[in-house]
Amino acid sequence: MSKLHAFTVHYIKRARNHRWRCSEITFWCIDEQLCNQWIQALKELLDSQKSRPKQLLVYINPYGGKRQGKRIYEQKVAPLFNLASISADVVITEHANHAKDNLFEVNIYKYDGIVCVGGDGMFSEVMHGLIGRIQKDSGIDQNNPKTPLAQCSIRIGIIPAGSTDCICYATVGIIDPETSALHIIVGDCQPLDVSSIHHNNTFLKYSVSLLGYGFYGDILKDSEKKRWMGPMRYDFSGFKTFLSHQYYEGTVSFQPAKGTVGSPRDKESCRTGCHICRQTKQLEEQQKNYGFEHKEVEDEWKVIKGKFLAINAVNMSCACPRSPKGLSPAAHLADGSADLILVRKCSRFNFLRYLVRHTNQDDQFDFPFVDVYRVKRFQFTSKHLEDNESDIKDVGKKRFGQFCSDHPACCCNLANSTWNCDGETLDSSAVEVRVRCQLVKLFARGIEIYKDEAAYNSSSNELLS
Ligand SMILES: Nc1ncnc2c1ncn2[C@@H]1O[C@H](COP(=O)(O)OP(=O)(O)OP(=O)(O)O)[C@@H](O)[C@H]1O
Ligand SMILES: CCCCCCCCCCCCC/C=C/[C@@H](O)[C@H](CO)NC(C)=O
Ligand SMILES: [Ca+2]
Repeated sequence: MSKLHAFTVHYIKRARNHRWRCSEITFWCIDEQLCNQWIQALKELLDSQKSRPKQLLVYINPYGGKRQGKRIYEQKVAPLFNLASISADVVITEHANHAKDNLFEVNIYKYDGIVCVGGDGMFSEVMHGLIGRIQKDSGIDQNNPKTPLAQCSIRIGIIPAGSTDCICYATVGIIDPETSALHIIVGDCQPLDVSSIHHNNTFLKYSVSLLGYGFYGDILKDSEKKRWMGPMRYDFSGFKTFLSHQYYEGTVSFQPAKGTVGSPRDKESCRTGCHICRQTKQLEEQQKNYGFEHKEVEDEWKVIKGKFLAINAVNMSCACPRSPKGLSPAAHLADGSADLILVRKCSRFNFLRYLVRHTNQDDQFDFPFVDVYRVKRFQFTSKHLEDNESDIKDVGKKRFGQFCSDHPACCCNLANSTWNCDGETLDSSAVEVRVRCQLVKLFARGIEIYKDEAAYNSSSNELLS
């Protein structure tokens, strides 16, 4: 055997349910020169892949989800990064907003990507840091809702270690740290729409997954007090919120998305290489060429007043293990629009039927009390605030709790809910929301289509190192 020469190739193998695994194969050769030629050719091939990251900045939330972030990174991710010759500067966060603040201080431009190890809240923090830093460096004021924002070319990677991990699930198709690490290594790129949320010309937050008022806002508010329960807190608070069956009055105004190709009732979902997202980008490029890029079109607004159990705006399907098809199964990752779902006051039984349809194949929008619109902009004002603004004082909040003092028998509901913005609460109930097309990029490629079971065993494997 002493005359044999060898080299080992590490590559990615597709497994079931969108899982990727790292495999290896060793090649033997009696000719040393031939062996070296192969090694050289493979090295050159790898070097020519310019989209692959070489240097990453990694933030680990040690307290997200089941508190496994550090272990997951050290045992499952770091060895793969080493194998692929990626160097990583690792920051283990010590408090909330540590990562966000740090992104304003470090030289982010020396990195090919920022990786967050944690859940949706940790991703949100890193995204806020990155978007905020890019706007600051570009001299853009985030408080002006009309200002076009500078796009972030530095990609964000998500290693799932949270409680819901919906952003990872909806962009990769599985919550699996090894799969996500491999998507980072091969340098995948998935643009993502981001909604900016303002109140009275003050910037509040950005959202990429769920911006929810009513049901999901109340779940979040209650669950925050039960963080010690870990991911279970959402089930507990979900049950409690369902039983409370609270509805909220207010006005939703929105501009329907024109120029986007799909509809929220489509049967087709956003998948790798989605033609609807691609067409949106082409349309935007064309508008840029004609100089229409930064003009805000004052299209007509649709106004809906009502009593709502839930108002959900989603920039993506929001698929997660609890709901594998998500809150809006046909929503697109990068089409410059959000799906606005209005669930009006209905009986508890009907609301339960609506929720259950998130978990099976039935259409959750096929109810008379549910409306869904594809929008580019929307606003919400609660009745409470409208009444205050129109100088109808004495809502009797102190004496009569949350009910109108003028008509105690009519039960006008003046309660306010909280907005759930990607798992974080917002300080204001009145919001103005704009979808920013493809503002950030992820190390992902959208959910891959497996045409048949044989496909994941096919020859479409990728070279790792
Ligand atoms: N060291 C830390 N101590 C306390 N909080 C932290 C720390 N690092 C980050 N955070 C905050 O913890 C919040 C929640 O974290 P994360 O999203 O990782 O977990 P999760 O809430 O369990 O998961 P999910 O968001 O998927 O439901 C984030 O908003 C982040 O700002
Ligand atoms: C019989 C009851 C069926 C319940 C079906 C519920 C469907 C659940 C859908 C959950 C979608 C969650 C969207 C993601 C939100 C995240 O941003 C956030 C933070 O991680 N998570 C939550 C729970 O607010
Ligand atoms: Ca979208």
